Amino acid sequence: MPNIRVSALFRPLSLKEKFEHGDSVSIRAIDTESFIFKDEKEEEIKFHFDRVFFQGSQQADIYELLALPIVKGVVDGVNGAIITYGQTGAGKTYSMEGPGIIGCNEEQKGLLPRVVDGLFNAIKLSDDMTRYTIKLSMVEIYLERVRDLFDLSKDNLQIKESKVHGIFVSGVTEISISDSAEALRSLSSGIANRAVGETQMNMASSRSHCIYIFLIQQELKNEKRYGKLILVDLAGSEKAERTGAEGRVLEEAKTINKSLSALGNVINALGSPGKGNHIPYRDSKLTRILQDALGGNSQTALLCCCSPSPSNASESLSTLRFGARAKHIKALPHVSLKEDEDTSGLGALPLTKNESCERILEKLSQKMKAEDVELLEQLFILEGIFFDPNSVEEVESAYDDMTSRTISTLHKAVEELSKTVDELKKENQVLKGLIRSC
Ligand SMILES: Nc1ncnc2c1ncn2[C@@H]1O[C@H](COP(=O)(O)OP(=O)(O)OP(=O)(O)O)[C@@H](O)[C@H]1O
Repeated sequence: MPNIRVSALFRPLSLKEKFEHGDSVSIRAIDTESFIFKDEKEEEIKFHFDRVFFQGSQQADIYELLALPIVKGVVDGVNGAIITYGQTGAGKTYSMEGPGIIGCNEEQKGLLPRVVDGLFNAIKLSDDMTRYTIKLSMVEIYLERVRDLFDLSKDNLQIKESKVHGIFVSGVTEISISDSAEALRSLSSGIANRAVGETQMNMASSRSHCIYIFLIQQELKNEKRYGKLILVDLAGSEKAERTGAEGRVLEEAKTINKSLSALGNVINALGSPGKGNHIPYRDSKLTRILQDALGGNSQTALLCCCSPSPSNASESLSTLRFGARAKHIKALPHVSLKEDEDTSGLGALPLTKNESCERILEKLSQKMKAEDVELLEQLFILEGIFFDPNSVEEVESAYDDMTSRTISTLHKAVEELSKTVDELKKENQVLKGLIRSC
């Protein structure tokens, strides 16, 4: 089963769209997973997704089908990511937050408040012996700078990678949350801070990527498990030329397009067959933060938000094509498990042994041919070799040791063989002498 579930969502027509085209829409439903899309030239294209949420879909259904399995997985130590993609005004924020985080009616509640409830419910239902800790961070990426939404003074945070903990935002504020109400208050203050920052910078929210990070640690006896859930409300995906922008607005549009293209490239690379191919996570802050949510130990849901109106057909088509490409990602989720490891202060998770091996292979692939890396991977599997994830250098030297040990064994075997050959030659001479004397 692929670890990315891609859904398409069509919000209701806006008043402006109704004014322009009446009730006409550019989609015709086939079933809950497929539909016909009519592009600007009236050509019909069939799309198939894991799920399609047509106009009038319930927020509760979106949560249950898209997010609930991921929430359950995170509580069991499997990383998760939920990403909303689409042009400005397509319904990304409405799907993520609903009309508001606090005081919103049950029917309209967005994914975020439902995810919070889901996390605490799953914890309540879990084994009493396990102790859970949940930490929340909120960051925004604007013009390739990562800003802490719980502390606006931290406006250029760095994304780092620890050999033990994977990807993390260095120095980000982490708020410990112990119940839903506390989590919603924190989320609400982060969202309010985002608005303050926008006014300070004279920028619209649709121009930045908003990222919510939940870190769930479970502790049972000497064993610790970690799950990380990342929710991303992406900046509007519309093309720069369509915004008629110039100056800083054009710069914003180009930066957004660059990071969304980087996301597309990562998705394409992950979907391409062949081991050891380079995945360009480092091409943008967005893909770097999402690195272990997309390609590593994770279950991902991508919600492609679209306007159903013919006036937005071109942008909706590019959103749907992006989603269709994403469906090719393949990777099996697995549980993050690490004993006696303290990740406090770090927005990331420890590596599993398999991840560690993958990382080594990725590193070696920079120096070796793809087929050699593949051969080495097969050897790792055959020999049951797993490395200490703490040090890639240690692993590389272990690999060097193993290579030199193999070479010296082969040298010894060659020496033995040459001795045998020499002895056989001598015997041969003796036998030839005997034959001649007969
Ligand atoms: N499912 C929905 N039901 C009712 N109204 C919706 C729905 N989705 C979106 N809307 C409305 O459409 C408008 C645009 O939605 P929203 O702000 O979520 O778009 P967006 O994609 O997040 O845009 P931006 O990129 O600017 O943040 C809002 O007024 C919102 O209330």
